[in-house]
Amino acid sequence: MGLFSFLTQEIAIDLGTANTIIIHNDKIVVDEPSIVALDKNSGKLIAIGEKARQMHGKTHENISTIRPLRDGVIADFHAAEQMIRGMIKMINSKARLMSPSLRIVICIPSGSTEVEMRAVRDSSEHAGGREVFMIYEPMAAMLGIGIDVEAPEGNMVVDIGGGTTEIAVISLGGIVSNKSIRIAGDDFTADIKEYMRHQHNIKIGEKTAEDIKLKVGSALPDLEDPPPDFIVRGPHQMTALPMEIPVSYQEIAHCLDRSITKVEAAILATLEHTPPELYADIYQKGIWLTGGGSLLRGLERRLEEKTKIPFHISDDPLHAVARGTGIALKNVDMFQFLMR
Ligand SMILES: Nc1ncnc2c1ncn2[C@@H]1O[C@H](COP(=O)(O)OP(=O)(O)OP(=O)(O)O)[C@@H](O)[C@H]1O
Repeated sequence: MGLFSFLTQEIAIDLGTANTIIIHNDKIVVDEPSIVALDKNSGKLIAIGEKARQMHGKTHENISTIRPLRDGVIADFHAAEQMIRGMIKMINSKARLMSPSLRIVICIPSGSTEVEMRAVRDSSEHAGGREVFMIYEPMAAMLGIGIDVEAPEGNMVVDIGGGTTEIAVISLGGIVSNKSIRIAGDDFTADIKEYMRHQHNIKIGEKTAEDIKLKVGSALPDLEDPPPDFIVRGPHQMTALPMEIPVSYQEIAHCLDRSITKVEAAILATLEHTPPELYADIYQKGIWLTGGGSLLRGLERRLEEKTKIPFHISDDPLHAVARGTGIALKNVDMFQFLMR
């Protein structure tokens, strides 16, 4: 530990399309939706995280709510910077983070381009990071699940987030084969919104579509423990008269089928490119499933039936990547080879 290391404050950030999590001193100190509300005229920040989410879809012309990330990468640089800065400030009040030197470990999708990585680095530096390290999400997920990433054996993770599904096989501290597809939880939500419009002529917003997903979302049409139908309320898209539609999980399983098939295809393609020795390890140990999307009812069983390999949902799947990023932060020197 260096003489002035007490001047360095350290944080780990899981900058997600749907949620951003910050870990400081081994604790989750920020866990907020990745959304900001800005004044359209001045560009000033009005709200951040959950407060901004409450405003989403309910704003007037002077306020815009923005989700700075799309498909796992920064889509709006200005909004992303404001969001990271604002969320770091949230810790300030809680943990007196007043350091002149902020060390940040932040995770990025494994399919990020150089330009996308630069955007994350620049945003983190503009938000106060003096030293910024980046780690690939599947590697962080493995660390968070508690897997020895340096072991000479194959481990496979499927991380279904909001914007991306990250699939990777890891052995000896490196990614052996991987696939990052831009189909994940947000696409499931968009499928539901479109289905309701098409099938039931009812207009619903993103928040209602996500509610439907949480209440009756399913990857299979024959669940062992089925949820009751969910009543959706909204205007008829032609007449604007109020409608009430009961939605069943079978309907939603049917509507999500196409997107889930794409996730299955990506998993099979990754397995196809996995060397046989590592494949044998994975077949024996199973595949880890994490990220918020892994909580979709029946998904684990559907993937098991498709691949004939067991799947295990990680503990607390919404926080596995953040926890792993926190572990990387605590061991920056040891895990240098995992960082970018
Ligand atoms: N119980 C649930 N059932 C189905 N989906 C869920 C459930 N809980 C959360 N989700 C979905 O999980 C997604 C968010 O997951 P997560 O926080 O892991 O993503 P993220 O890290 O923000 O995204 P990304 O890694 O793609 O940038 C959202 O689409 C959310 O709707």
